[in-house]
Amino acid sequence: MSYEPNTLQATLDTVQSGGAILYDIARDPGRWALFLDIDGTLIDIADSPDGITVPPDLPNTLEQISQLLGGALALVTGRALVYADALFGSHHFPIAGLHGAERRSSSGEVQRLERSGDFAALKERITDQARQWPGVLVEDKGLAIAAHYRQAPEYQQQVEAVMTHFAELAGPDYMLQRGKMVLEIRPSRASKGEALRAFLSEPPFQGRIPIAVGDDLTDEAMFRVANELGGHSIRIEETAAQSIATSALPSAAGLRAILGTLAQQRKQAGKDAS
Ligand SMILES: O=P(O)(O)OC[C@H]1O[C@H](O[C@H]2O[C@H](CO)[C@@H](O)[C@H](O)[C@H]2O)[C@H](O)[C@@H](O)[C@@H]1O
Ligand SMILES: [Mg+2]
Repeated sequence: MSYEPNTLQATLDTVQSGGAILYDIARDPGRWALFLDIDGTLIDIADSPDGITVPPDLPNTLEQISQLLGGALALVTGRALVYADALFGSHHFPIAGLHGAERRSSSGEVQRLERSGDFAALKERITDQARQWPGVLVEDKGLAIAAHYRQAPEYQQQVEAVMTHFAELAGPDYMLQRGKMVLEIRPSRASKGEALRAFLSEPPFQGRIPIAVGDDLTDEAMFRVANELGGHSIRIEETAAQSIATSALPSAAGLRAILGTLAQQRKQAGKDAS
């Protein structure tokens, strides 16, 4: 990829600021609350929803950072809550799933939007339709359904047209969510931004400054809220993307390296203190 000189400088500046913000957590951990997207942010993008690999040290790294932050670390994902939670084994972090339509607070209480309309029938129609597109994967997430064309990009336009049509049929309680090589129909009365606000209204997040890290269109809602509340927003971008995020990092691997360093520092501080 090539950049104009000014664009390159701006990109380098935002990338540097993304790293600096995260390293700053260690200086005053009581100040910050960290909100992390999963796919494309903590975990590398794979060919299919189930093809992802969770790096073996990631759950412990997140646990260390969560402890450093007094528990003020939450996962905010488009995945179903139960699926995303299982990725981290025995660690159960506060988490928002389905772009905010379901949420488990720090106290363990789970809130979910109610199902509305005959969504089951609509999901069947989408699944039937997708059988005509070899390689397009349908991911049924309960209150949401996604059609992934990563393995069959030739169907992008058809998937887009059909999912747009079905999102209209689903009515105002649902919306079309665009993402990385995916079109999804999901509840409209939720967003990652609202999930972030909800976490921040409760301990241990209350009174802290948010740092939101994400990689995709759905994350713009949490970037907006983090920016509004005087916090930071960091976009993971392999290639330059339009975003309201105020900072950037070049890859999920880069983010994991920073989080790994923070976790190591915390472990070392624990050893030095004992
Ligand atoms: O909000 P996130 O945690 O980033 O979740 C967003 C969506 O991620 C998954 O799809 C994406 O990742 C897949 C695995 O790498 C990839 O194959 C797909 O092309 C991406 O769109 C997940 O399957 C969706 O349910 C999430 O909404
Ligand atoms: Mg993502």
